Amino acid sequence: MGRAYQPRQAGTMAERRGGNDALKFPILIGDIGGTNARFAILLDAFAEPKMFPVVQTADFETIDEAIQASVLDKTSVQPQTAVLAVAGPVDGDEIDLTNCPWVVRPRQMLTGLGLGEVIVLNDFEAQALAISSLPPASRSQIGGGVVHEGASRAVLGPGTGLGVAGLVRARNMWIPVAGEGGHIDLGPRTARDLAIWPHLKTIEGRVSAEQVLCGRGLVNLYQAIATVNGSEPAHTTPAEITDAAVHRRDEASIEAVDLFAMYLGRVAGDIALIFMARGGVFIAGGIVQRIIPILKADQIRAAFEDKAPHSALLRDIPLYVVTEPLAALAGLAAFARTPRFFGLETTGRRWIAVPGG
Ligand SMILES: Nc1ncnc2c1ncn2[C@@H]1O[C@H](COP(=O)(O)OP(=O)(O)OP(=O)(O)O)[C@@H](O)[C@H]1O
Repeated sequence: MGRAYQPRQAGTMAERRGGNDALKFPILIGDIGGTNARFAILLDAFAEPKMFPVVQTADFETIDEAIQASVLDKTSVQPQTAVLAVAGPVDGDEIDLTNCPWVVRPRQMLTGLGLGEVIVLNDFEAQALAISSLPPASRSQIGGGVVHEGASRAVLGPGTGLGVAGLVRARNMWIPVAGEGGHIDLGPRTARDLAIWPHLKTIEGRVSAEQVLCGRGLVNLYQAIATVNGSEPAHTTPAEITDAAVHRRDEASIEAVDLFAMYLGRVAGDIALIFMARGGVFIAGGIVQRIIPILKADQIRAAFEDKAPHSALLRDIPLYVVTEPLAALAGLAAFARTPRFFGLETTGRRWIAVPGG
């Protein structure tokens, strides 16, 4: 007997069940970025997730093939539910990923992968879920400040783009608020900034935070610095720049990484103000994890706190770098175990199979 999918119009079983009911185990969780996809299976609410090796999205034509080959073919466990976080806007039955040719088709996944239910979230919602319960070993604090329990938190992360999300505490639940905060304006503050800014590549004339604070943004910043210095830019990829900075090979790379981190502190301070994030601001993503050894904590912290007339408020807010590379997966696991602890709206993002349909 086959399984059909339940259509998603108003009043269907999917919507009557509500967004926060318990999910059926085993649950496949997946964090799908532009470059890497990470999967794990949760057998029940108490077991640690069974992790699978990270796969490169470029190695598989479709996400269904990647799940089949790298997860289902490697285990006898048949997941009942999938909770997937994707880097891209979740709207409709065909979800395009922003920086990768994969298209997520939840209806096809239900039948093709034998799942009973598929939930698709945004990757920064998953990062927000993760910071609800990140253990101290998975984070490193930059400067002072203390967590106010029950206060809002926020996360930002430079990767292929700049993701931003808040995590609001209300009605005994954590509510992730994912927006497009990476596209706020980033203004010059110091004399050096004023020299560099005219040389940054803009988007329709604008220096948005994402023009600087992501992989290609680091290249943009490095090239602007080289131009101001009157030197020929030698590097064209973010990895070359961070590598040159870590090994202190050239001045422009060292300054680019320093300023990148300082601007990240500046934007983190803005995000802290927006969400009144007295529960902490968390910097996530692979780029920062790669430059932890050369981060200048004092400089980042000073930029974070430089928010007159609210410097005193910022001084009290803790700022962390997320050091756990699989944090988003941990966030998805926390949600999958106990959805009722999270006010996550799943209308239009949840597909359910109908047995025998
Ligand atoms: N060694 C490096 N130093 C700095 N940036 C790097 C390095 N390696 C890759 N990048 C850049 O990091 C960005 C990808 O960020 P990250 O590693 O966080 O992504 P990811 O974990 O693969 O997930 P996603 O694909 O969702 O961005 C790309 O712009 C890439 O060019």
